[in-house]
Amino acid sequence: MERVNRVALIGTGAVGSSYAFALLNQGVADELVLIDLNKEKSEGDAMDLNHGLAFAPSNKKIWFGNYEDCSSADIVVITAGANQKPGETRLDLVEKNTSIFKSIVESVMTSGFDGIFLVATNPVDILTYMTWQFSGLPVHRVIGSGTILDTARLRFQLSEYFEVDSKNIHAYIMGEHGDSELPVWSHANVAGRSIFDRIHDHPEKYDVEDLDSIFAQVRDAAYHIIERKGATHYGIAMGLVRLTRAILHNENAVLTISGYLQGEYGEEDLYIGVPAIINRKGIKEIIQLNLDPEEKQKFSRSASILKESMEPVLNKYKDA
Ligand SMILES: NC(=O)C1=CN([C@@H]2O[C@H](COP(=O)(O)OP(=O)(O)OC[C@H]3O[C@@H](n4cnc5c(N)ncnc54)[C@H](O)[C@@H]3O)[C@@H](O)[C@H]2O)C=CC1
Ligand SMILES: CC(=O)C(=O)O
Repeated sequence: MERVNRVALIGTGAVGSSYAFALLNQGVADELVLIDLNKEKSEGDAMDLNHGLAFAPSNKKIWFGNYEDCSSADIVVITAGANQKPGETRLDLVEKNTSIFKSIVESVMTSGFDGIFLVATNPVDILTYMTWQFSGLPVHRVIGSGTILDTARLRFQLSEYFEVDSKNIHAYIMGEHGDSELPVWSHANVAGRSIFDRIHDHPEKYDVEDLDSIFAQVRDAAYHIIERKGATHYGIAMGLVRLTRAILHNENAVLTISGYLQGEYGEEDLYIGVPAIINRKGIKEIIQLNLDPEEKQKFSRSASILKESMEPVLNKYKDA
């Protein structure tokens, strides 16, 4: 008999409830348990989602639960915590959300959980590091959503610009999921042609200088959406479902996640956005691209910014 898989979702706000909805619609997990400080909200979500089961691709079990339900979970997804208010950066949330994470991760571990953590709460690179610290799990079983959403945004912008399906565009955003992230143009390709060759093929239509504004739209997308509707949630929710599927279906999919570096890209002891192979064991391998000198410099700057922002919380919780 095939084993039933279980996802526990902690935080059923805008991101969490969108994730639950997308997970159900894509039929990715057998069981989904919803946990939130706001019990009424997650109980209501569980009721509402159950009423949609009849229209889902396969029958699933969804309920409002508690930390004990994490004991046999394959994946615990954390989307709990404060989000950015207009004008706030992701890094501004570090102190508040680290203290929330300490209690969440400790409660999950007390249940006997021995699966994979998937973190989306911002600043995601730092909170993924803190989840690893608080949980004591091996680094490959603690994954942050990293730049999965930024990479999807980049592919969308490039597909609009080149009028080519985003599935035929390979391009990554690496570094912090935040203001210091970088586009890896040296490895970007459109239908097998390097992005620069593609531009060169059609000088009447394309200009290499347009790449700067394409990247600016990607980097600043969250600010633009938050100004308009107060939060971003559908894109990241679908990215988290993609990651959940890569794990539960043992896909060996290459996705840009926040992974722990141990010398890769000349950096160590931090979580940061990098392409990696994701499967049932978590992060199977971090892919090391040959970045050009400018990209290397930007990546190392992004790593320094993350380390600097993490220092106060690391010091505060170092003996915890
Ligand atoms: N990594 C990414 O690409 C993205 C990350 N985010 C981040 O996701 C996080 C959540 O954003 P939203 O869903 O918009 O926020 P929200 O305010 O709608 O939801 C947060 C939820 O967390 C719950 N919560 C707070 N403290 C808790 C605790 N101790 N235990 C359990 N539940 C708790 C709240 O009750 C609430 O339901 C934010 O940090 C946001 O910045 C948002 C979009 C993209
Ligand atoms: C809020 C956020 O991190 C994003 O939409 O990228």
